[in-house]
Amino acid sequence: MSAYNIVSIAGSDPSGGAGIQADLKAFSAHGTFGMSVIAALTAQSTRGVTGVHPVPADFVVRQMDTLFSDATVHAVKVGMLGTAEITEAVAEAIGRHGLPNVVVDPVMVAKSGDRLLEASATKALRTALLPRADLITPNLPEAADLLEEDEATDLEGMRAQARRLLELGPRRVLLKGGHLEGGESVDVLVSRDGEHREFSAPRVDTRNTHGTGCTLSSSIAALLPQRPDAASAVADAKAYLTEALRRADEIDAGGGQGPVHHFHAWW
Ligand SMILES: Nc1ncnc2c1ncn2[C@@H]1O[C@H](COP(=O)(O)OP(=O)(O)O)[C@@H](O)[C@H]1O
Ligand SMILES: Cc1ncc(COP(=O)(O)O)c(N)n1
Repeated sequence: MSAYNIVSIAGSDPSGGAGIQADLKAFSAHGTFGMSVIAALTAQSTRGVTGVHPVPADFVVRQMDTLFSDATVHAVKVGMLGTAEITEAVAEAIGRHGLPNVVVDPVMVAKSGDRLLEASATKALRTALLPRADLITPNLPEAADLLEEDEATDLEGMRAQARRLLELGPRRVLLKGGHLEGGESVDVLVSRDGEHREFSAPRVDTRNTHGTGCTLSSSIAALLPQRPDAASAVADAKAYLTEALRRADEIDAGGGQGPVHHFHAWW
């Protein structure tokens, strides 16, 4: 029996490297039982996104209400929601069900450059969902969009933006530095209690980075109930992701930006 049920509320990626599919793999790799509420379908491969088909908001809520009236959930990862209406509905249902360990990855634009959240939904993300999060995990473009500022260009800028993101209401912010250059990829964790930690890993030389953000946030969600504090969950999630990146070239899922290797410890 798995002691922990973890649920992903996110979009589907048929190519299996990002979204719900990546989340379920990461939950499983961390020894937890994965569940999922699908908020949107995408038509997507390693080369990009050719279509987005949001699920009606009331049916996203129906999935949540049906699941949470039966199963005990120990952590939640929220990923691609697609529209303002779905974002508001998911935020309301998370509050109503009192879900614990809510990790929000504010997915806005795919690595391929395709939009995954309608532009008008940023406000709903900012005002309805972020205040309900125990942790948010923006990348640099997402942080800039949420703050309506320019993107940070160095670590000092990231530290300042991470602190400003806390003012939007989440308990903790992990600002990811994957989009910067340099030998190390550094992420900055700050909390409302004044905690400040940085997590650094050697940058892996691979084009196969599809779904890194999804994999990191879902790994943190799976580890939060299993670790003494958030910083140790983040440290272990990042170590897992770095190894998944190192082994990414072993997977052949298409000719574009391929997925990371979620099961590097088993295969
Ligand atoms: N080439 C890389 N080598 C090592 N770590 C990376 C690399 N690219 C991204 N990361 C790490 O992957 C995670 C997700 O990164 P990032 O690219 O910033 O977010 P997103 O996938 O949401 O765009 C972060 O922990 C980041 O530091
Ligand atoms: C359904 C879905 N959710 C999220 C992402 C972002 O993943 P990434 O930016 O790491 O490619 C994606 N491409 N598809």
